Amino acid sequence: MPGGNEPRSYYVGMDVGTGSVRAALVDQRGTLLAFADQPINQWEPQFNHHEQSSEDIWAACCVVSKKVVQGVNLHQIRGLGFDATCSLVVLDKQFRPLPVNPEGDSRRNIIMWLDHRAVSQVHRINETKHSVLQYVGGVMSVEMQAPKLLWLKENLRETCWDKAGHFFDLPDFLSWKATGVTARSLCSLVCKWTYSAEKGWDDSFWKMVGLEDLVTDNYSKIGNQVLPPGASLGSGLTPEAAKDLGLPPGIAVAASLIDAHAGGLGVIGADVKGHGLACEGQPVTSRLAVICGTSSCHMGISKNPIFVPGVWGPYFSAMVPGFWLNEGGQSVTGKLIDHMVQGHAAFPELQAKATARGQSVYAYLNSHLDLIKKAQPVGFLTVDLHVWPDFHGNRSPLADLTLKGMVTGLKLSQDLDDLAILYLATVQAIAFGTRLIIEAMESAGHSISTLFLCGGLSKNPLFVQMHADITGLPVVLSQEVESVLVGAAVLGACASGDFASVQVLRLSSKQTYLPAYVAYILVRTKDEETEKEYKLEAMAKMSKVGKVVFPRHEDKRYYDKKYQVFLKLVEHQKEYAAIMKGD
Ligand SMILES: Nc1ncnc2c1ncn2[C@@H]1O[C@H](COP(=O)(O)OP(=O)(O)O)[C@@H](O)[C@H]1O
Ligand SMILES: O=C(CO)[C@H](O)[C@H](O)COP(=O)(O)O
Repeated sequence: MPGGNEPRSYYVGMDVGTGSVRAALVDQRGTLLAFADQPINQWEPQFNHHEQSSEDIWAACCVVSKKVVQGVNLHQIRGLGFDATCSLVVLDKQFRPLPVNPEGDSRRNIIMWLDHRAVSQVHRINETKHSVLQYVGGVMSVEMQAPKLLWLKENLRETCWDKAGHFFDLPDFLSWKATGVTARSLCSLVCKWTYSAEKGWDDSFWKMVGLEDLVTDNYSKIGNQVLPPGASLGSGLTPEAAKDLGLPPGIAVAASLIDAHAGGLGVIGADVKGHGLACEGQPVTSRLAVICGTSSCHMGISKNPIFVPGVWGPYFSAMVPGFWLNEGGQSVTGKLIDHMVQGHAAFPELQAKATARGQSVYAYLNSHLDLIKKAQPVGFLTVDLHVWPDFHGNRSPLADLTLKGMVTGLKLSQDLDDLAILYLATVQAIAFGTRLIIEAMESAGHSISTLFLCGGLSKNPLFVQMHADITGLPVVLSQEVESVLVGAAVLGACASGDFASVQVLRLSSKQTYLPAYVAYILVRTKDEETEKEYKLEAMAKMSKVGKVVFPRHEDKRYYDKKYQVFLKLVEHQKEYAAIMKGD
């Protein structure tokens, strides 16, 4: 990436989250110069059905893109990159939206990532025990694309399935909308569609699960041109899309990333020198990126594939080139906290008091907890209130979508103190869930010394401190709060060619196209025999340490006891289910 005082080049990053679209203008030093966000619609027409509109999302992209380039010399804008949630977009043969609902409402043509409609389909897919399943933690998640495709085929045959021309992962839909190129990103296909970077599609899987029609005409409906994230697509931004977005036609547009992967890329490589962190002297594989927003995604990398039961992956080069990725997850974290707080009897009082103080409800709750904790550490307020957080099933490491949420220790009172303590117990339950995921990853071979957090929940100091206290690991927060967006902008920068050219490296015996999005890969071959050593400078340049939150080890005994209770909760839940299932 050019440094020094060359004329400024600008790149636009677009991050499509669950609740909103965010855009950023970033310069060649990775400095975020402008930010804009725009809420997007979500429909929940029935329980476990979550839908969105690709046209609504694109319209929101156009709003935020125009905002961040206001007053900028458009000729200095060189590239555009997208990241998004892994939601399923359905279009007909003329690329028009198709309904994913029995009402036939084609506005709603997206099955969102957290949609759990395809339970029987994913159960049948997992019963096949097909070999591709070993690369998604052994059990395919209902949130991945194959179960949703099978649901559409079995439930909306005439109104959707037979008319469908294209099934996109949302990040790939956005890059298609910008360029007219239907190429897919290696990131989305490997992580959510069972595509292998080495072997491509596995015909036997699609035939075995009853989706043999996707194999015909060489997978044209789900993608047969696959590019590494950051690769430049076609001739760049089309004139039509340029007009929509308020950007110059022809600028480079990158093959995209899934949101969690962009977040992980944006934080995991930070230069931690001088912060007294164990990971300073350790390889990047000792770091775990946790992208915590509506959901939480735990991104750990390794030099060799590590198979962690119940944790997605291992995926090669899906986030950091040349490394294998395991992705743990909790389907609802921010969404769960919102659910518990907004559903409490004292929420109206909380809302009024927070508004009166000009604070978010979370800032108000955090200060209220400080008020009522008296002399004890705030975390001790939940000594007899415990939560099991799987209100939307367990993504990792139990990979059991039948699990439910649990709360024990409720009393008759429902005042603001009770709401604050329930909120605290929920935040702690999410941190205990992270601890369980880390334990599963470590018993399979990972060795994690430091957490790197980003996403909406990383702006909540209590959430961050509880993660440090409960995992016993230090938490690093980026200087740039919107690190996911910087990651997306760097995709665009790589596609523009302003960085070092795409590196094609020979990794041991096989040639692997490394994702272009890592701009600086200085490859030093020590000698013929040894592995190539990478120096991934882009990630160090992209993310600087903003703050480090250390665990309060003096409270360890208390949290170890709460963790024992936490594990008992799921044991008991399984016992209850067995009793009720029994005769
Ligand atoms: N400043 C904040 N303090 C506490 N929670 C926050 C804050 N900002 C966002 N959140 C929570 O983070 C979640 C949204 O995460 P975010 O990463 O912004 O969006 P998305 O999940 O759509 O990518 C919501 O549950 C919201 O309540
Ligand atoms: O499965 C995913 C990533 O692999 C989803 O995209 C992610 O869980 C949703 O992200 P967010 O909580 O930020 O909306």
